[in-house]
Amino acid sequence: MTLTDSAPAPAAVAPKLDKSAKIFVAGHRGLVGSAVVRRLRILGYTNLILRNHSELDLTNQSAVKTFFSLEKPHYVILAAAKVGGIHANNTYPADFITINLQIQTNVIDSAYRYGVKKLLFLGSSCIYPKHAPQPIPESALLTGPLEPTNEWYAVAKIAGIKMCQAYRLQYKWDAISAMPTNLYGPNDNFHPENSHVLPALMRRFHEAKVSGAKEVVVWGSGSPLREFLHVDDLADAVVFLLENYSDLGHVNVGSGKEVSIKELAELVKEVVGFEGELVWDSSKPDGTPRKLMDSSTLAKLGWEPKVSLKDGLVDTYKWYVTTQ
Ligand SMILES: NC(=O)C1=CN([C@@H]2O[C@H](COP(=O)(O)OP(=O)(O)OC[C@H]3O[C@@H](n4cnc5c(N)ncnc54)[C@H](OP(=O)(O)O)[C@@H]3O)[C@@H](O)[C@H]2O)C=CC1
Ligand SMILES: C[C@H]1O[C@H](OP(=O)(O)OP(=O)(O)OC[C@H]2O[C@@H](n3cnc4c(=O)[nH]c(N)nc43)[C@H](O)[C@@H]2O)[C@@H](O)[C@@H](O)C1=O
Repeated sequence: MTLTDSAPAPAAVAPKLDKSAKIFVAGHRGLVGSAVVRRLRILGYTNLILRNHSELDLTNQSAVKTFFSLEKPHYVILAAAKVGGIHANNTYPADFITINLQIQTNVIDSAYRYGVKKLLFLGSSCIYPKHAPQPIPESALLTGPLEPTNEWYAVAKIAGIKMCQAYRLQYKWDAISAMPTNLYGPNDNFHPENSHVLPALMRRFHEAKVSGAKEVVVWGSGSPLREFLHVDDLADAVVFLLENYSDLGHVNVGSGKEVSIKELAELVKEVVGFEGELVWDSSKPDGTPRKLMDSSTLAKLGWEPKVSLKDGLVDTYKWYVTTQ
């Protein structure tokens, strides 16, 4: 069954959200979940349900069922996942596919069974083929082979999109999916090896500045292009979609601007104030050469990003320094 010959989806009219609606934000201590909580609070949502990983392990099916049966949230934003940069994805493929399949399957199925009105699933731009046309439209999904460094994570994320579509088609249940580009901001993971490029470089430049080191190592060739979006913009888009979008297709969420890793490294270096040299480690993988998303579907719905990369980096570095 394809999207065009499938049974009609339920009405593409988003439900009106009450500010006192019970909203479960899964993964609320992470980069995305914490930004979504900030955004919901700014907008006046008062009834957020939050559980730490230690309070509720979302890979545990029976614990997830019990949680939903007792709490009965009205809405769910699924921002809990096993997440990491190119090295983590490449090194722990079993964790990335299994943990993500478990979390999303447990949460999506229980949300449906225990009466959640609407669920928003978060995927990632890595769902698209390695050599997808640029900028990448939503229709590029499943049109070619994936980037090998993150195919296990991507397969789990594609399954999440398909699960949302399947429940919409079979049960007329309102599950939607948003596909963010590479994100950054407060509460990011700054692990030296397992994080994404932007927090990894911010930490490395900062530590080099503090220690007076002359050089900083940057992975790969510097030529790959990436599109970065500040997590506050992403959180704004997530709540916008929850409030305004109810349809079968997943929706890209990007900034529309791309930079090379070399340009990014120079910009982070400037923001941090490191004055030494960059050394490129060509033994590390470049990953996908380019992944600029076409976010015109979201733009046509009336949403646009606000935070420039420079401003977002300054803001993130301030946060990083004050939380060290
Ligand atoms: N960061 C990025 O650049 C991008 C992220 N995304 C997507 O956004 C979503 C959120 O990512 P991000 O915020 O960056 O990730 P983080 O790693 O910052 O946060 C993930 C959250 O999930 C929680 N979590 C992980 N495993 C479990 C579990 N078994 N049970 C309960 N909670 C769990 C973590 O809790 P704890 O810390 O306690 O383990 C954490 O709060 C993901 O779906 C990701 O694919 C999409 C595109 C880009
Ligand atoms: C969001 C997205 O994130 C991942 O895909 P990625 O975009 O390739 O992620 P990345 O941020 O780790 O790397 C981007 C580029 O940057 C280079 N790079 C330089 N120096 C460092 C460095 O120090 N650390 C890291 N991590 N990368 C570095 C690195 O070699 C690569 O060329 C997937 O997990 C995928 O699943 C996903 O969804």
